[in-house]
Amino acid sequence: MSAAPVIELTGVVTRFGDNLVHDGIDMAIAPGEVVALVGGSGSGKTTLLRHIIGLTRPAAGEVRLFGESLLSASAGAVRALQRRFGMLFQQGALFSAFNVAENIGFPLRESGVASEAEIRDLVALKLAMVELEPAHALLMPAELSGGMIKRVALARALALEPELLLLDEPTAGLDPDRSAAFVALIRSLQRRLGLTVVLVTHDVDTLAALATRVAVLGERRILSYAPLEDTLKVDHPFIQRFFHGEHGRWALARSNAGD
Ligand SMILES: Nc1ncnc2c1ncn2[C@@H]1O[C@H](COP(=O)(O)OP(=O)(O)OP(=O)(O)O)[C@@H](O)[C@H]1O
Repeated sequence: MSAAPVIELTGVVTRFGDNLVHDGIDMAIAPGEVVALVGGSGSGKTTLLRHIIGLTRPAAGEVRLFGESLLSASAGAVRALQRRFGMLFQQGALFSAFNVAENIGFPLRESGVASEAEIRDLVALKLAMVELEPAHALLMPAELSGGMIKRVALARALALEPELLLLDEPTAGLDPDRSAAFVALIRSLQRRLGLTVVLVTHDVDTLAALATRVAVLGERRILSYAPLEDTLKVDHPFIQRFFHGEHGRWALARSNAGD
């Protein structure tokens, strides 16, 4: 594993007032990895994603993205870095006043990299990529199902052809069939596009299907950072509950059966 890390967190400390959320997070993510971040509610998973993309500043420590420090990079360098990742927010975060095509085209218009004709073509391409129909382009977010919202948000996250994709609870709120279909789509896109992926999830099915490594957040630090089969052996109450509780056992049995 000699490739330079896509993401490198060193000694990250996060504090909101008196609430110490992270107390020394170290983690490196190599190109092409799919890392699942798990942890109890409030353990700071979403906040860690926000640090990675520069939306929140840690109180101490360093966050490097593609080898550059987000905290000390110039505004131009930050803009260049922002084009290299896409983020799927928890509820999709679509603009409710824009239709599907306008939502997907938004990053392209914002960055000024494409003409209107190119944007139309790229939007059509991204719609197909997330397995939506051309006719869906004119729908408004309020007219979409939960699964469609996730697909449109994913198409928007991929609009600028990023190398890194961050997914916050990608399957939350989807029924088991839609969830499995969305996971299959993410997996096929990850392989086809060679993406590095970081995902926050509570769902063992999602994690078992996608993750090359699992990072477990707890007690303000990374309790374990290893492939799933090694994570399962870690003797920690949260890890044992999460993976060996009823739902976890089912999910792992299904994934071992080659589902
Ligand atoms: N902007 C903020 N201001 C104050 N406190 C915050 C802020 N963002 C997060 N927190 C606090 O930081 C802690 C971690 O929040 P975060 O949303 O990162 O947790 P999480 O692990 O993603 O939780 P969940 O699984 O419930 O979504 C929580 O205690 C939360 O209340």
